[in-house]
Amino acid sequence: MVFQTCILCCNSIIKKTPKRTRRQFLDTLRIFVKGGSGGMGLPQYGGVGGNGGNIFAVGKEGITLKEIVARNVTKRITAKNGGNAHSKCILGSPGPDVVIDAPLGITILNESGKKLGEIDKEGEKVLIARGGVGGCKDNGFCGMKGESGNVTFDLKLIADVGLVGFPNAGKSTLLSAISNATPKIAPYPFTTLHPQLGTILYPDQRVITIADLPGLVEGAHVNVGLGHRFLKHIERTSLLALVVDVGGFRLGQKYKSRTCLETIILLNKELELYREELLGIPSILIVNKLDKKRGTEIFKELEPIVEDLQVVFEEVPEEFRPYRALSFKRVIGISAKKKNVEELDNVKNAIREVLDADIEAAAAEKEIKLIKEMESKLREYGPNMI
Ligand SMILES: Nc1nc2c(ncn2[C@@H]2O[C@H](COP(=O)(O)OP(=O)(O)OP(=O)(O)O)[C@@H](O)[C@H]2O)c(=O)[nH]1
Repeated sequence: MVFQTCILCCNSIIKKTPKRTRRQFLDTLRIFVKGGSGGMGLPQYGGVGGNGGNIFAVGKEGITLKEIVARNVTKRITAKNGGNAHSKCILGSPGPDVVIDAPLGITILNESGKKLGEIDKEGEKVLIARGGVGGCKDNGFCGMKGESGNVTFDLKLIADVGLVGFPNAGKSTLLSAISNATPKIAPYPFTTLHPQLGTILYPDQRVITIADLPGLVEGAHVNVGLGHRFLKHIERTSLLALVVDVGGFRLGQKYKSRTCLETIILLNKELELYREELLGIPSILIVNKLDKKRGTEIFKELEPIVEDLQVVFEEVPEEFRPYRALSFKRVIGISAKKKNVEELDNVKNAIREVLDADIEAAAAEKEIKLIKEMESKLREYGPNMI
């Protein structure tokens, strides 16, 4: 196996990517928020000013960060102040809260990078700027200022399955063949510049979401290309589907060719360098383009080898050697371009089976934990427990 980095070369290719296209997808947004100030109290009557309005982010299905920008072009969101106390009404009215609809899968961070909260479900609420307390005895009847500062909305897509692979492996072709997504497909690398989401609909109406996560190249861990920008989206997927070209990977004429096996090892390494825990996510391997010359032959040779990658790692130079091997639950050979129904069903069924097995295993683990807790309580309290 011959390994050699092509980091500099990769850089020169990726720099040519038009900036305009990149901006079509927003997965990070910074906005300025300011909670309302508390209203003034009225010392002579013990009047209390109303609290300033808070600002909340609330999970809403289907909303995008771009829509938040469209609704708040200045990227400044301010809540109203609380009302002052006055002689006719000694309790000032509270400033109304402001609600920002936020996409699911979002983490909200404050200026110093502290996590304010995460939103994964519709209706989940995170306080991002607290309104000031109204003027009262404790603060000398002077309303307090509301919290203010920049907050960052960091989006990590929530998809059941993440398609991961080097450019040109056929991820978009596969995604469009098995799901309702319509990504751009072209015979050159880096066609896909932002994550593409699709849903797979099964005959019994089960729906599984799948995302093509682009930009992973050799050297992504040192920020080559799009770097790890989109790898963060993998963190929330329940299944990794690695897609590789049976003929291997080559970025261009000037670059080193990688065999299919080398490509798998490099993908393993890139994932590990980004976050080792990713290797714990259940994974399947999809070897694409079997219609290529010697495709089926190479796949047959590869199948037993990838069953235990750790053994192969011993032959890999240390700098490219992953510490921990991916353990594929399924290895499937396909030709996505041919859209063979049987092959595509194989992929869809494998995805479903592995996901379901994982869900069942998690449920069984939870049940065992619960039983153990009950048993220990029974031992502690005996028959007096009820
Ligand atoms: N021979 C053959 N070519 C295929 C197959 N699947 C995809 N291709 C071709 O491979 C090229 C790249 O396919 P894409 O689906 O765009 O690959 P990708 O992995 O999404 O590429 P990026 O967008 O660069 O990440 C296209 O020309 C496809 O037509 C296949 O099964 N056999």
